[in-house]
Amino acid sequence: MTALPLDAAGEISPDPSPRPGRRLPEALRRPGALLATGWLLFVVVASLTAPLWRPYGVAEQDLASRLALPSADHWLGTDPLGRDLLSRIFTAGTEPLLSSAVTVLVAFGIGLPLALIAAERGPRVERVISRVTEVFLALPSTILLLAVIGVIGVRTFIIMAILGVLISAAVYRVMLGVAQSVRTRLYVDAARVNGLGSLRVNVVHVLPSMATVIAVQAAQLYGIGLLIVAGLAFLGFGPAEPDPSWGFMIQDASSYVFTAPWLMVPTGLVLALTVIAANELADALAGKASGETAPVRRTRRPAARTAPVETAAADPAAVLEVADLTVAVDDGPELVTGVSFALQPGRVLGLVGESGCGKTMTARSLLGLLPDGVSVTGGSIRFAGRDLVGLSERELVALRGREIAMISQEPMVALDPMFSVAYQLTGPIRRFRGVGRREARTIAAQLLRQVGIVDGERVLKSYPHQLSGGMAQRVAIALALTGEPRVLVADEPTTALDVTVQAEILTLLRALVRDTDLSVVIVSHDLGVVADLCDDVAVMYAGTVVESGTAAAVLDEPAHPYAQALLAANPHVPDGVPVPVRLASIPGTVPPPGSWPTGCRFATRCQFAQDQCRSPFPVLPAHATGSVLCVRAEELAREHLSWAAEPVGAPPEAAGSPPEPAGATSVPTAGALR
Ligand SMILES: Nc1ncnc2c1ncn2[C@@H]1O[C@H](COP(=O)(O)OP(=O)(O)OP(=O)(O)O)[C@@H](O)[C@H]1O
Repeated sequence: MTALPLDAAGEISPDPSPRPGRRLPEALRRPGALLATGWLLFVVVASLTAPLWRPYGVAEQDLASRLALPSADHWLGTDPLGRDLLSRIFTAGTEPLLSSAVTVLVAFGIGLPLALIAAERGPRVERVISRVTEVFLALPSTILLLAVIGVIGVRTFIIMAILGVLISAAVYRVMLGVAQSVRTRLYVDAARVNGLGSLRVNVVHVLPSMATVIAVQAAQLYGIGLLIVAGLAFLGFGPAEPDPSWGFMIQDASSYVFTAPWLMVPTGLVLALTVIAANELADALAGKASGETAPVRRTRRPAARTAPVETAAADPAAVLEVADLTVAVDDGPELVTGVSFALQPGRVLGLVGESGCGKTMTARSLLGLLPDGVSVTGGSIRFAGRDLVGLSERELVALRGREIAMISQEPMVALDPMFSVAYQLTGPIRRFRGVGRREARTIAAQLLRQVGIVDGERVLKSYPHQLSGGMAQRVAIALALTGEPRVLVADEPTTALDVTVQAEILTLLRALVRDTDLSVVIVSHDLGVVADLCDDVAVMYAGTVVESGTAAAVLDEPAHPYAQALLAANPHVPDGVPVPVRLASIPGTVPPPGSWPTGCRFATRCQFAQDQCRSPFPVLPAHATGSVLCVRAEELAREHLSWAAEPVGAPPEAAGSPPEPAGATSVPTAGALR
């Protein structure tokens, strides 16, 4: 295997930013948060251990010093029966402190898993769970709790557990938004691509990213729980006298507020400080969490699958064959229609086109990784004798990483910032290859060498934020190779990198295809990349393939005016050829899904459009192995007409009004782009 050079941008960045997983302790460094944590710890420990240190029993009366102010004998004074306030307050603390924790545990124990399931399973499941939780939210919880007390009596822990069940609906709603947002992050996709099952994706990647929000919500809920327990006791639904409770002690003190105002102070202060501390902690954590989460994603109902209009003949040699693929927004417009192409073993196929043409949707369909609310509604994706369309998530998990892997545009976000490179590589290696920890590490080092990283040991110990973009993309490629896949889907793998690093990553991909049996589908808007790397090309426009064939055929003799225009607009110029005075341009923009014109979707922007282009027409064969979606292709070829740059000085054409046909002009060839 060829060892490739390190990227020019350097491997280790000098300014490592903090990892999200390490933010909690940092949030606690704020003075307010420190005091709050200290107070909470103090109250909890003092309350739980009160029977061991309290100076008096809770029912022990000192009738000589009733309603006493603080003194050496009674540090916080005494109540109307001469009972020691210090002993009673901290003995009373155990119940609210523990029962509020029960509320938090129950609320999160129910709400959080439901949110994770809803976020993972998509709109249908989410809708069912959301409707059920809405019922819980609509219940009058105070009345319900009082009714429960009427039935079972004052059993604070059970009551607070029931409160937890009621509040779990609210927890679910907050957590659902966060979980959906976290699941959109590319490293979660990457983990799924690497074959991680749903439980492990949630436990290893989604939950840690939600930790801060969970902590904020839990701290806030804890404070609310304390107030509710105290409130119930204040109303008489607390421990029976002489057992102390904060609520009853405050209620008792309120009777003496004019004659012995001090009586209210110690209990009120302890309760208030404890609630304030819980909220201060929540605030400190929230301060850290702000900006970490993205807004809740829209979800829609999946549409019924429609039968493919026409299925291309199967290509037995192809490792992956896509036929008449249609991808649509559920209950919305089609994003991709009638896409067909075949990926041959050991070859690189480029999906090329302007932004918004449906390249990414097509590529993600191959792994069953479409965004929520978007699904394959027609056609087939045949791989190893099976149609991947309609496979269950379980079957797709078995396939991802092992058979088909993916690398994406943003290597940094494809790697989980919380784990070292070694951890992220050895996990999938052990799972895919069934090896032990030590062997997995050896394989990880080999994979890093294979992707051109020479100081693998150092990189293995690094975290993603310590890697440069090029280095991170190499690691992401190594990660994709952990399952020894047969097909690699690369979505704009060089777009986020600077030019020198781009070239190195392309060299790496070329070497991998040459040295292994890998077949690659690469998504790119860059014709230079396509000419450099691809054996076959499918040019996409407005959700469909307008021209396909070998890279040499499509790039040297583009037949579709859109393919010609893309090439003519490409700024790459081969050595020795004069730089053109003016590059061709394509007027207007790609029409969005749902507003594609009838007939040729490119007609509104095409120099050669005629009436016949605006009515439906069949796919026509072109080149030896491909197709072209243009009724005028043959005629244009015969007359040697191809896309022309506008004459210098000509006013730019408005979108939607096609310019007049121009005369023959030459376009850069594939050779020119290489
Ligand atoms: N989650 C989504 N829901 C609805 N429509 C979407 C979603 N994601 C993308 N689209 C739309 O689908 C169409 C195809 O998008 P896609 O990302 O596949 O294009 P692309 O050719 O890969 O472009 P780019 O290079 O900008 O990623 C676009 O019109 C886009 O706005």
